[in-house]
Formats: sequence, structure tokens, C-alpha cells
Amino acid sequence: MNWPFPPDETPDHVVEHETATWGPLAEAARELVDLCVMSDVDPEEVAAATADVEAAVARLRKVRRTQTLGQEHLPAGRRRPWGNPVIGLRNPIAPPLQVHSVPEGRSESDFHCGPAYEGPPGLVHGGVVALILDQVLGHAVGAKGRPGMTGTLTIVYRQGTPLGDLRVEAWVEREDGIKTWAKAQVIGPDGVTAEAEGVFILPRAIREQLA
Ligand SMILES: CCCCC/C=C\C/C=C\C/C=C\C/C=C\CCCC(=O)SCCNC(=O)CCNC(=O)[C@H](O)C(C)(C)COP(=O)(O)OP(=O)(O)OC[C@H]1O[C@@H](n2cnc3c(N)ncnc32)[C@H](O)[C@@H]1OP(=O)(O)O
Repeated sequence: MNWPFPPDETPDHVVEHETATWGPLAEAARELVDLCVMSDVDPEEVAAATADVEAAVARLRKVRRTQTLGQEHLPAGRRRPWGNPVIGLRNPIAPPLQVHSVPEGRSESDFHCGPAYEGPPGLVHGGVVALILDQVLGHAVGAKGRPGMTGTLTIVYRQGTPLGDLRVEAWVEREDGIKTWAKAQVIGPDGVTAEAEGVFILPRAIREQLA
């Protein structure tokens, strides 16, 4: 679903090369984030690791992009949201989720939330739950060909969401003009942990562009 953006002309082999270049860095950084929270090595090891990380940071900051990834990739059309904090290939903050969608307006993902996402002890932070729900709701409305910005997002937390393997499902519920309502739920080992409803709105600027 490229609308309202034109197709991205970047050749596949370039995308594959960039994927192979940046993906492993983010994967390593994800493990680093996990170990910043979970490692229990002695202080000398922590100091040595800090120096190693600082050396890697010094390499990477030699060249810094002038535009964020969304600004570069979204207008180009191809779905490469590599900086996205939920699904982004290049973003270590992202678990990341692999979201599967169908044009009927349904999206789902089986994913893992590790200790870096902890809020209450042993449980996923409620803001992280909201982040994931918002994202997957966005996929459902996008898949139905009705992309929009989240106008209102309502969440009911039914029970704590345990850290570990989880599932999220979203589906389009109703459409009316520029507005689309969708629902979603996060499912843990003991059933539904959180439910969401979102209203997605095609923004005025895009409406005027399309008019
Ligand atoms: C950029 C849009 C397209 C982008 C999609 C691109 C690709 C999609 C493809 C796939 C999707 C994949 C992934 C999606 C990724 C992530 C999902 C996460 C989504 C987000 O993380 S997104 C960030 C958080 N989100 C915001 O940052 C929104 C800030 N805000 C605004 O951008 C405006 O505020 C907006 C657009 C909401 C409305 O602006 P507007 O000017 O178009 O509205 P306007 O006044 O014309 O009202 C028109 C009708 O909407 C009603 N209405 C107005 N505001 C409402 C509200 N808040 N709630 C409920 N209803 C509302 C009015 O009551 C009226 O209704 P009525 O016609 O019935 O009277």
C-alpha cells in the first residue's frame, strides 16, 4: 500500500545491502540494551565495556545524517520505516515486531518483550503496551487502504502484561469518510492483557493534497 506516496525506486540490491549493513548493528545494540539492564559482571568489566561502547560511538558519529529516516524514506514511498521504535530494522529500541497484515484490515504479530521494557516488576511498561497497540492499529488501517494519524487512542489494561512472548492483533472496526476506527488487543499466556480502540484520521494537509 503505497498511497498516498509514490513508489520508491531504490533497487532491491541496494535495500538488501543496507539491510545487511545496518541490521546487525541494531541487533548487537539490542543485546547491549538488554545487558545494560541485565548484566551482572564486576565493575572492571563494566568499565572496559563502557570504553568499548564509547569507541564504537566515536566511529558511528563520524558521519551523522541530516534527516531522520522517516523523512527520507516515507516520502520516497517504499515501506522502509527503519527508524520506527516498534518495527524499525535500524532502531534498537524496537523489539522489533514483524507485523503481518491482510487487505481486509487485520494485522497481527507474535513478538517478545524483554527486561528492557519492564514497568511494574515482571510486567511490560504500560506506555510500551500503548506504543505497540498504536503501531499495530496503524498497520490495520493502512492495510485497508485508509492510512491516518492516530487522533484518539483509548486503552483498557485488563491485567498485567508479563515480560516474554506476546501476541498482538488489530482489526478495522468502522469507516466513515476520513475517519477509521480500529480495535486491538495484546494477548499473553493468561489471555488478553490490554485492549485498545483508535480513531485514525487522514490529516487535513493530505486531504487538501488529494482534493
Ligand atoms: C500522515 C498520514 C498518513 C500516514 C500513514 C502513512 C502510511 C500508512 C501505511 C501503513 C501504516 C503503517 C504504520 C503506521 C505507523 C504507526 C502508527 C502510529 C501512528 C501514530 O503514532 S500517529 C502520531 C500520533 N498522532 C498525532 O500526532 C496526531 C496529531 N493530530 C493531528 O495530526 C490532527 O489533529 C488530526 C490529523 C488528528 C486531525 O486534524 P485535522 O485537521 O485533519 O482534523 P479536523 O479538525 O479537520 O477534523 C476532521 C474530523 O476529525 C475529528 N477529529 C479531529 N481530531 C480528532 C481527534 N484527535 N480524535 C478524534 N477525532 C478527531 C473532527 O471532529 C472531525 O470530525 P467530523 O468531520 O466528523 O466533524
